[in-house]
Amino acid sequence: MATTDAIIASTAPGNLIDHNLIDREVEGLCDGMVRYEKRPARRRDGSVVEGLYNAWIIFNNPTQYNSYTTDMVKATILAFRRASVDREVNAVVFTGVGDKAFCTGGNTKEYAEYYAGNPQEYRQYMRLFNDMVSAILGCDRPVICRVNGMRIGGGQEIGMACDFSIAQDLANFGQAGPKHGSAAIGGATDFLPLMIGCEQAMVSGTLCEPFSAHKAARLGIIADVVPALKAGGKFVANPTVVTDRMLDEYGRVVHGEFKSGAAFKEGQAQIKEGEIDLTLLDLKVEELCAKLLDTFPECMTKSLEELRKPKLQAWNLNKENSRAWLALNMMNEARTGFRAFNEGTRETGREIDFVKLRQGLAKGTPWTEELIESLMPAAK
Ligand SMILES: CC(C)(COP(=O)(O)OP(=O)(O)OC[C@H]1O[C@@H](n2cnc3c(N)ncnc32)[C@H](O)[C@@H]1OP(=O)(O)O)[C@@H](O)C(=O)NCCC(=O)NCCSC(=O)C1=CCCCC1=O
Repeated sequence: MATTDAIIASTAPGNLIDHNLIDREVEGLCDGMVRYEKRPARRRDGSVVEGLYNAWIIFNNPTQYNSYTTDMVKATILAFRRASVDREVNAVVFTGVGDKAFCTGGNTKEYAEYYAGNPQEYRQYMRLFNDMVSAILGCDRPVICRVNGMRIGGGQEIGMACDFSIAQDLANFGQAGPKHGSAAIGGATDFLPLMIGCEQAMVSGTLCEPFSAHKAARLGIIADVVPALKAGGKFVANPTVVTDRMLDEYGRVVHGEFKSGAAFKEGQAQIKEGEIDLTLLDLKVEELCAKLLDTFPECMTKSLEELRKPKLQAWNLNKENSRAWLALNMMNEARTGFRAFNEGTRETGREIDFVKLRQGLAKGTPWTEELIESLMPAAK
């Protein structure tokens, strides 16, 4: 009987149709700010598999916490399409450079300096953003979000569009919407209720308070969490988070909550003195890739398609309305909120005086340029 290798050698066609959308390298599309790396796939024993790869799609904008510019969104759409049709790709690993941020969402500098006050332009941008989320949800390969650092705003949204998330435990998660002049309707309001329940989704989507990776794991928004801080050469759990007990003296769940007061400050100091090492994160990601490799490919794709349906149905139901509203929102609150963040500093703060705005609107004050200028942090 012929071996599988012999059958492959004798029956595989000489030419294959390339189903890619473009024949250009993704990296060339935005000066390397979105990297596409085919890394050799490995079996569970760590041995390299010949001819099969995992496609790493990497945001490379570290000075702006791996936020995505318009050009980066375009490149990401094409990167996911490229991975989806690449016969050699087993899984996609979606991540960012460094150990501070996976992604903090839309680029607030571009939002403030180009899109603010231009709803027609932001509507075009939001076609691209929507297509980026849809490209993740429609990828024919399993998508793993390797949470190398904070996952905030639109970064949380594209992260939740992935099939799996594995986080290093110094990463924080959360939305920014109503604090920066937006609403988390780029996927979070579709995915959060499904993933963590309506009440916790409401808390995250409206109050925009960050939560820890341990809490994200407890809530069910990520599949796994690993330590990243080394103290004296030994991995330790995030020292700013409660990780050594489940309940407080009143029986309330505290595991994963941030410490407070002196304990929190002491934890921050430990992080400052320690070394951040993502080795365990990468081992956990490779382990998951190896497990995915050990399956029938079409059955894997079908399982992904079915298990994605709750997210996809919510997303498809709302994404066009969301796009239209977000475009119009660029006339007032987004214009104000993103300018405040972009023009603010640590000294002046990066948010407006929300009470002052509410007091003015309670009197029917119209939105004018003058009102917006008066709300800028420097004007306080
Ligand atoms: C909470 C933060 C993520 C982290 O805060 P902190 O650790 O205090 O760092 P900062 O001093 O705030 O920031 C350090 C520098 O990074 C720049 N930065 C941070 N985030 C962004 C960003 N998203 N775009 C561009 N630049 C960013 C920041 O300006 C600092 O640089 P500088 O040169 O000024 O020192 C906090 O950083 C934060 O809240 N960031 C903004 C989060 C945000 O608002 N994201 C956009 C949300 S909206 C969105 O993503 C959307 C997606 C699609 C649907 C529509 C939509 O609105």
